Amino acid sequence: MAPEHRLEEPASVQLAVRNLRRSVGDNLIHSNLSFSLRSGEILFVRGPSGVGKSVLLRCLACLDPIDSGSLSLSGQPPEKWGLPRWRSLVTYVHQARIAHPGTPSQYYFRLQQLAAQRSRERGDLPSIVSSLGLEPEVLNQAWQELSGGQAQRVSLGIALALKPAILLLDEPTSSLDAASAEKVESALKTCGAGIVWVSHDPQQPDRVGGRVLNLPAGTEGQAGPGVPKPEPNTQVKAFAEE
Ligand SMILES: Nc1ncnc2c1ncn2[C@@H]1O[C@H](COP(=O)(O)OP(=O)(O)OP(=O)(O)O)[C@@H](O)[C@H]1O
Repeated sequence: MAPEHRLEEPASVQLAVRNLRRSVGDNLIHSNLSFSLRSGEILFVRGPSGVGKSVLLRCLACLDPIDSGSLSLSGQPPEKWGLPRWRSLVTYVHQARIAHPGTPSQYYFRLQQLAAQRSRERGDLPSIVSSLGLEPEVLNQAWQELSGGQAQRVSLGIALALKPAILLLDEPTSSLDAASAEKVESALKTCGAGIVWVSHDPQQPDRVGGRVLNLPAGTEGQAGPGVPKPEPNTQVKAFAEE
């Protein structure tokens, strides 16, 4: 998908999801899902295992296709941004540990060489990693020597250093003890990106703050504070647009 033109990155962005529908085989996972998210906002996505939380994140990152509906960032669809640029702005941090070769520093260096990342502003990776409760030295250890919790935080730190507009996080604290999870929560609260945050921790939205989308659609508590309840016969209207 080639970009039609080089779009400037605005200082503040809005991810808009309109009537998203996604099936996997015969299984309709999402239907008529609509919401929007601005820079600095957090949307928690909760729901039982298998309900489609990861599928949603993959659709938002354009890693999986959608059957129908639309996605846009600052009013422009993925085709206008081009897929590499879209993914550099709407970045998915995997739940599963990825078997990267070499060290995190080497991986980060390779990412910075990608055309979509060149000439973009970056954060200071060692400082970010420290804020997540790790010694910066972990960046020079082999990925395979890192514990699950270290690898999870290093992956998140790399994503933060690349300064995406929207972060798609699949249980980013699932491998962490409470103290480490608290550090990650603090760093994410202030990172400035819009975050779609899949969580199985029922207390996390209260600790961090943000809106909650409960899946499957229409389950109680899905609308955030001050947000209208879904309309009848609308399978999912996560929350009203501003
Ligand atoms: N590549 C695939 N092929 C077939 N089915 C898939 C595929 N990916 C996801 N699914 C199915 O889609 C549904 C949603 O999966 P998904 O991984 O999004 O669930 P989840 O809500 O993230 O679950 P968990 O909380 O366990 O991570 C499940 O029924 C799953 O089996």
